[in-house]
Amino acid sequence: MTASSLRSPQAPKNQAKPIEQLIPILDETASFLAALKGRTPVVFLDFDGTLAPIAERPEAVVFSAARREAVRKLAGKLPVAIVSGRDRADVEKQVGLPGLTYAGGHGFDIRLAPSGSASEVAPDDADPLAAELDGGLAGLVERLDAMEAALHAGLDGIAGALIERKRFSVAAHDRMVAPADRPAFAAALEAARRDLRGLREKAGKRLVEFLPDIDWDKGKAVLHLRRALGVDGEGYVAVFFGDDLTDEDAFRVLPEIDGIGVLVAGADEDGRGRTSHAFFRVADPDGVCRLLNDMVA
Ligand SMILES: O=P(O)(O)OC[C@H]1O[C@H](O[C@H]2O[C@H](CO)[C@@H](O)[C@H](O)[C@H]2O)[C@H](O)[C@@H](O)[C@@H]1O
Repeated sequence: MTASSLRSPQAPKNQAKPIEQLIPILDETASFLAALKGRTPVVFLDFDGTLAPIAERPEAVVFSAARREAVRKLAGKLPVAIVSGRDRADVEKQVGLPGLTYAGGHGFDIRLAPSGSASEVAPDDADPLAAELDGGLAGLVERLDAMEAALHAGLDGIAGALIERKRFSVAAHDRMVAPADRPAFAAALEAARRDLRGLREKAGKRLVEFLPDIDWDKGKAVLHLRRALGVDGEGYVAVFFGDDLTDEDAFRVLPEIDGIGVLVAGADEDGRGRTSHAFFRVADPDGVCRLLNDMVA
């Protein structure tokens, strides 16, 4: 395939396609670079499964020195934002590059860089989010506490079940649960979700997460960040790299802004499904790293 035979990434309708139909960048770096159309890339990077390979436990993940160096070099030349489901403090520590923009908690907690200011819960101009959170945060913490307690009540007896409490959500992981115990894990989740007041549920790779029932996600965070960083003009192109279901929220909005989604997906989907709204595909974090290096070569 040549660059000229590429379908347009900004096709008006962005329907989910089978992963096998996304353009594999491994052989198509030139096509990817051509799709930038000479614009300056604004690079949005998910963390788990994109910059660092998936590990058994969240704290066991390894972000290698080579990958960190690729991101550091990239950020020296282009605007770069890390957009993660992890708490911002957690992902900032994992990435270890203080000069970047970070959006943690699936975009609920944003810190702009280098001269921007940290905003704990909401970007100023994201009015619906600010309004919903205004004065409601205490209630939200109570709801997350209640959900965490319900999850512990059901899951603590199941070997390998992991409950991860974060600032803006609580996640239940079954990666280390034996297949024979997964029905019990599912039943405990079913019991916990009987009281979802103020919360909604999202699935990720081998996890179910309960977060504020507010219309905000990685896609909305990307749109906000482009404006907040002043990189939403015609000379820029948003490029989002992600591997998980929550990254689809970002892939879905990219056609609206003539942006480009790159799915990180190998043979093992790890429960993320077989379709995606991304346009290109790389196999793994090493592929991401190579591409980041190519973008600034
Ligand atoms: O948006 P991301 O940066 O990709 O974060 C998504 C979730 O990542 C973490 O969970 C995932 O990675 C773990 C470590 O590799 C793995 O054990 C787990 O099965 C994956 O779902 C993190 O623990 C979550 O809080 C993030 O929401």
